[in-house]
Amino acid sequence: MKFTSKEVILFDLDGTLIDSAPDLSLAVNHMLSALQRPTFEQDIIRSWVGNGAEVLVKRGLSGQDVIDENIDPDLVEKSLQLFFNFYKKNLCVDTKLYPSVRACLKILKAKGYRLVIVTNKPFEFIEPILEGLELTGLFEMLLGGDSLEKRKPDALPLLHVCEKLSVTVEQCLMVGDSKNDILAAKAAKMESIGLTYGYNYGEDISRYNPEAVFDDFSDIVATLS
Ligand SMILES: O=C(O)COP(=O)(O)O
Ligand SMILES: [Mg+2]
Repeated sequence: MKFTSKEVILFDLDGTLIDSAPDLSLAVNHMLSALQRPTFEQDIIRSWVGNGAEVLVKRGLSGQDVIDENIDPDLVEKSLQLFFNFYKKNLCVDTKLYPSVRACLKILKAKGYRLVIVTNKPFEFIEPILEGLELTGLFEMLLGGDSLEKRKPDALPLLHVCEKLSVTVEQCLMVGDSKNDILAAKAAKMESIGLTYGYNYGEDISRYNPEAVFDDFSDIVATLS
């Protein structure tokens, strides 16, 4: 599989470039402990990541991926504060880049591709994480889950990138680990690559039919050269 005439590559962040589940889990468990609620194993919390911080916090409070719709809004507000305050001070404690990510991003940039991040993570966390993992200066644009009115799996953030960077959907490629990335790409009529090593609620990413599925981040370079 070769992708031709691509100019812009849109990368998801959590589960695609970085394994952030350890620090997200620390923050969720810190919040739950402060509220004197049961904490959870990292593997369980990992399967709750993908729809942004508020959904993650609500899943933590619900103790499962299906959110309890009766949670008190004041409790959600307090929990979000606890989560945010802890997470923003502990963004890169155990968070790591996946293998070959930094080197491959540099190769792609050197080849002339324009690189963008489209994550569901709150915007304020993106730059500090990029700084912490030495990924600054590589990306032309960053979009968080709270940057626009809608987030992935909606097409809006992807179409916004096309508009801002004056490129067509056909000139763009979405790369992600989650069904939210692939569904957003399909909704935008953009081609996509699914990565198997990230977080997809325990589901096989192939089920969502991205144009290519890779086990390794470095496979992206070969498919674009
Ligand atoms: O923070 C999340 O829930 C997921 O973030 P992602 O879109 O970068 O995977
Ligand atoms: Mg992801």
